[in-house]
Parts: sequence; structure tokens; C-alpha cells
Amino acid sequence: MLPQAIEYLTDKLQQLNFQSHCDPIIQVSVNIKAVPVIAWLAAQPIYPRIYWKGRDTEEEVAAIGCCKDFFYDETTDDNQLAMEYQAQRALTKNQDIRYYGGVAFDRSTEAWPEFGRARFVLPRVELRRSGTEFKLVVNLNCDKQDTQSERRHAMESLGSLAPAKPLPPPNKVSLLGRSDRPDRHHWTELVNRVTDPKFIHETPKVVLSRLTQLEVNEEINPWMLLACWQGRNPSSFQFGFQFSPNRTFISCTPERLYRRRHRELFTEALAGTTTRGLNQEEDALLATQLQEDSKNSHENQLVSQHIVDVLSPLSRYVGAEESPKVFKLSHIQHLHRSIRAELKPEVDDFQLLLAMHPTPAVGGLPREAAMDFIRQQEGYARGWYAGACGYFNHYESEFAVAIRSALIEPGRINLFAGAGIVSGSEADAEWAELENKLTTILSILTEV
Ligand SMILES: C=C(O[C@@H]1C=C(C(=O)O)C=C[C@H]1O)C(=O)O
Ligand SMILES: [Mg+2]
Repeated sequence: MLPQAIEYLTDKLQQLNFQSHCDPIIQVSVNIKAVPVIAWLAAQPIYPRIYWKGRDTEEEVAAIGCCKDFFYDETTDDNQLAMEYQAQRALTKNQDIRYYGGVAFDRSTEAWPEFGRARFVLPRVELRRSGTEFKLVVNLNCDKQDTQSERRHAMESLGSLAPAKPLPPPNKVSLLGRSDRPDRHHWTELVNRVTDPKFIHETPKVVLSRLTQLEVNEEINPWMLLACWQGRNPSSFQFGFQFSPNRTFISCTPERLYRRRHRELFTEALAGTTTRGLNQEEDALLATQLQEDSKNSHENQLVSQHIVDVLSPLSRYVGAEESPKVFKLSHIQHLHRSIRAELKPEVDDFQLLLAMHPTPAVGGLPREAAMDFIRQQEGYARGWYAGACGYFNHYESEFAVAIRSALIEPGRINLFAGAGIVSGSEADAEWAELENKLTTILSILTEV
């Protein structure tokens, strides 16, 4: 089926009359038979390779190559970002044209190479699944002077597509070493500093995090890892960004930053954590204790209130669930409050990202004071961990918070975990919470 689809698209491109199109971006697509999306992506020879699966949609996308690439390194400021965003947004109202990418946790610190402070891509080719329907999509940029070479590039990309290959089996890796930054001693010091009454009075929440580096001998296929992670937590977002062969960022996160459909916005406060029980009774008991626990309720309440506060000036209506529900994952459970808003007509995704990201679920409160503490004390650069990843287009957009994530490099797996430190937090319990947040990915990598 795929070779015919590629042939069909190639013919279409050949016949394309650029002059007759008024939109500066042309998208051509064809329906195809079912394809295993992650396995197809992992087989493609073109970079970037991007994967996106929403949390409660039946949509899945594998995207490869660039029709347009927007990369922002340390020299870029928010004004430049805003201008480029406005320019791209003005180009097309076509609801099928999507820019996929991410924004780092902190745009003012050292960025990961290739990922930068922010990077968004209009892919060259996309494989999209919506429920049981699959289609292959190709994008062309007709803004360019040289439309013939644009056509040629698109046809070359189609010509190089490879069939899906089964992913390698999930072998357990043998660890050569593990290091934590901050280490346990330093973590205790940091938690104690944040929970100091004078500090916490001014800064009621700081989400501290840890980078855990695993040294490994064998090659790890990041897409196989993501596929396994997806199997363990199917009700999370799953995504991956691989801009070059040697560095892949993957995430299986439960947390939505926001989903916008026209003027309607869905967001949430996800904060407050406990483990899963060994049986139903214990699990239900842990959930009830989580809902009744004052420290965890406070963690969630601060996030919820802050989101409502920042959305209020941008919205005609904002409402948050009064009390949190419990959101269950394979190894942990969280407190979760849904928040819905109706945006004012002029509000766009760029304003939303600036206003909302990072929320006190991953940064803290007040935002700048917490960010300063993290910048100065955490001891490593978060990069895209706890950043905002997703896609936008004119009509709708969706961003997830890039926690429960890993950066896979040759010989090394970088894992990230954070915990909200509030009044009542204890260093040992918060350290255990970090460990619990890594259980799922560690069980895929190392447990028999
Ligand atoms: C920062 C992370 O998770 C955040 C912290 C939580 C907590 O402290 O209870 C829960 C969910 C997220 O808001 C992470 O997983 O890295
Ligand atoms: Mg917590």
C-alpha cells in the first residue's frame, strides 16, 4: 500500500501548479492502510524524527524532515520568538498544517544542542493516524523563490521513505554506573533550604529536580523505549524529538499544559503524588490518603490557583474543579484538577505559552523567585525536561509538560524527576518520590 501511496503523492507533486495556490504552504495527502506508527518512524532515514500522541485523543503522528525549521538558541529573545510566531500564524488558516516542537523549561539558561531554547518544525512528511484511519501527508513551502527545488526536495523525501521494520525487542540493559545530580546529600540540603520558614513564607513552592545519568554499554533504541513506555502508561501523552541520530528526547507524561480548540482551553493542575497499592484495597486507601493529605493538597492547590490567576486576564471565563480527583499511572498516582477557560478573541498560543509555562507544577511560586533558586542551586541545566512540547496551528493546539522524560545519548541515558517542595515537605520522602517517578522507565530498562 505504501509504495502506491508514495507514487500517488509523487504524481500529485509533479502536477502541482504553484501559481494556482494562494496559500504559501501546500499540503498534499493520501489515505493509506494501517502502519505501526512508531516502528515506521524508527525505520526512516531522515531527520528530524518526531513522534506525538495526545493523551485522550485517538491521534498519533510520526513526522520526518523539515519543510520549515525554526531554531532558537541562546541569542534569541522572546520578541524575536513572538515576531516569528505571528508571521507563521498569519500564513495559513489550513487546519491540517501543524508546527511541532518544544520550548525549554528555562529560556534564560544553557540550552541543549540542537534542541535550543525553542525549536519548531513544519515537517516534510507526516504519517497520521486518527482512530483507524491513516494518511500520509507531505508539506511544501511555496513562499520560497525556488519552487522547483522545493518540489524536488519533497519528492526526494518521499522517494527515500522506508517500510516499517519491527522494533528491536526490549532487552534489559546492564548498567555500568549511575550518578544523581543533585546527589542525596545535596538534595537534603536544598529541601531544607526551601522549607526554611523564612524562605517558604516568600516562596511557597519550588519544584526541585534531579538528573539521573545511567551509563550503558549497549545501543539503546529510543523509539523502542518510547513504545514500551507507552504500553505501561497508555493514558499519558507520548512524544519524542530526534533532531540528529545521536540525541533523542522522549517523554511519557501525564501532564497537559493546555489544549486549545479555537477559543476553548482545557488545562489542569497535576501535582501531589503517592504510590500505587499492591491490591485494590491498598490502592484505594492510598488514593484516599492522598486526597486527604494537607501537603499534597497544598501542592495541587497552589498550581490550580496560579493557573486560574494567569488565565483570568486572557479569558472571558475560567473555572477549576473544586476538589482534586486521583489520576492513576502504572506506578504512581497524582492529584488532578481540571481547569477550563474560554479565551478572549485576540489571545494566541504564544501568549498562552508565555503566561502558563512553566506552571508551579514544575517551576514554583512566585515563578521568578522559584526559577532563580532552581537556576542557581539545582546544579544542572534542565533543557527540555519540564519544558512545553506539542504542536500548534491556527485553529487548535496542544502542549504537554515534558516530565517523565529521558534524553538518550550514545552510552548514556539521562532521566529526570522532580518534586514540588512546599511547607511540610521532608527531604527523605521527597527523594523517595523522585525514585517512584522513575520506577516505570527503570522497570523497562533494568528489571527482569
Ligand atoms: C516535576 C515532576 O512532576 C511534578 C511534581 C509532582 C509532585 O511533586 O507531586 C507531581 C506531578 C508534577 O506536577 C516530575 O515528574 O519530574
Ligand atoms: Mg509531590
